[in-house]
Amino acid sequence: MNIIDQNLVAKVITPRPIDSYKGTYGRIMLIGGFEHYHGAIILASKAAVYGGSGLVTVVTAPETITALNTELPEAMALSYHDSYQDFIATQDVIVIGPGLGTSLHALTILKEILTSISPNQTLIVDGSALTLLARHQLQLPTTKLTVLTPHQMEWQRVSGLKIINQTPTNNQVIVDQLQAIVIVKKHHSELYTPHAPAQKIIVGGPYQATGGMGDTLAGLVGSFLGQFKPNATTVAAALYLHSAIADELAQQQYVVLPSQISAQLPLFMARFAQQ
Ligand SMILES: NC(=O)C1=CN([C@@H]2O[C@H](COP(=O)(O)OP(=O)(O)OC[C@H]3O[C@@H](n4cnc5c(N)ncnc54)[C@H](OP(=O)(O)O)[C@@H]3O)[C@@H](O)[C@H]2O)[C@@H](O)CC1
Ligand SMILES: Nc1ncnc2c1ncn2[C@@H]1O[C@H](COP(=O)(O)OP(=O)(O)O)[C@@H](O)[C@H]1O
Ligand SMILES: [Mg+2]
Repeated sequence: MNIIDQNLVAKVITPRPIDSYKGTYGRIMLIGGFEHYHGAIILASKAAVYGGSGLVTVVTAPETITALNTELPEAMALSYHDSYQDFIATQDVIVIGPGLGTSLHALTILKEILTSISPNQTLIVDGSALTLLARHQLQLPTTKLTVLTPHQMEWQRVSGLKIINQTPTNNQVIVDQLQAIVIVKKHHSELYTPHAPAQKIIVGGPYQATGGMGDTLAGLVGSFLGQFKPNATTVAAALYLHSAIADELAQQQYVVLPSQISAQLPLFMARFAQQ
C-alpha cells in the first residue's frame, strides 16, 4: 500500500495569494452536536477554523450555541430550528455527522442534506451520519467529491465487512461500488479512492485514542477540501497532518487531545507552506 508522506502535504499546502479574501478559502457548514454530543461539533468546527477555512457555519442543537460561540467566536452558529436550509446552496463543503446522534430528527436532517446537496459541492460524512446511512440504506448523492470517515465499526456498518474481514482488497471492492473516498480510521489509517491505489499513513499512535479525535479529523478534511484542490491528495494531506501533529506533541505528552491538534494547525501549515 502506498505511504502518505510529508512531501505530499507540502505539495497541497501552498502560500496564500496576496489578493485573496475569506471567500477564497471555502465556505463550510458543519452539522452535528445534537443530544449529549455537543462537544463533537465544537471540536470538528475548531479543526475547520484553525485549519484555515474562510467562513465556518455550524448547524447544531440550540443548547450547543453558547458553548460554541465562547470556544470559537470565528464560527457562525445556527440552531437546527433556524432556517439553515437557506444557507446550504451557498456552501462549498458540508460536513455532517460529528455528534449528530441517531434520532429521528437527525435522520430527517441527514436525508435533507443528501437530497439538497448539489454536484458542485463537497460532502464529508462522519460519525452518526455513517451509522444512519447504513441503518436506513440511504443513497450517497452526486457531488463534486464525497468523503466517508468511518472508524472500523462504522465501516462494518456501511460496508457489511466485519472488522476482521476489512482487508485492503475487500475494502477496495466496496469503495469502488460506493464511488466515494473512504478513510478507514484505525492505527495507521487507510485511504481508499475509487479505482485508484490505496494509501495509508504511518504516523499517529495510541496517544490519539480520545473521544473527539475523529470529529477533529472530519473538520480538518472538510477545511482542506474547501481551500485546496478537492481531490484525494488533499484528503491525504489532512489525514497525514492530523496524526503528524499528534506525533510531535506526543514527544512531550502521554496523551494528545483533539483540541491541541487543532491549536497547532496554523503553525504546522506555515511550516509546510514554506517547503
Ligand atoms: N465529545 C463528544 O461530544 C463526542 C461525541 N462523539 C460522537 O458520538 C457519536 C457516536 O460515535 P461513537 O464512535 O462513540 O459510537 P459508535 O458509532 O456506536 O461506535 C462505537 C462502537 O464501535 C465499536 N468499535 C469497534 N472498533 C472501533 C474503533 N476502531 N473505533 C471506535 N469504535 C470501535 C465500539 O466497541 P467497544 O468500545 O464497545 O469495544 C463500540 O461498540 C458520533 O456522532 C460521534 O461523533 C464521539 O466522537 C466522542 C466524543
Ligand atoms: N492507536 C491509535 N493509533 C493511531 N490513531 C488512533 C489510535 N486510536 C485512535 N486513533 C485515531 O483517533 C481517531 C478516532 O476516530 P473516532 O473513533 O471517529 O473518534 P471520535 O468519534 O471519538 O471523534 C481516528 O483518527 C484514529 O485514527
Ligand atoms: Mg467518530
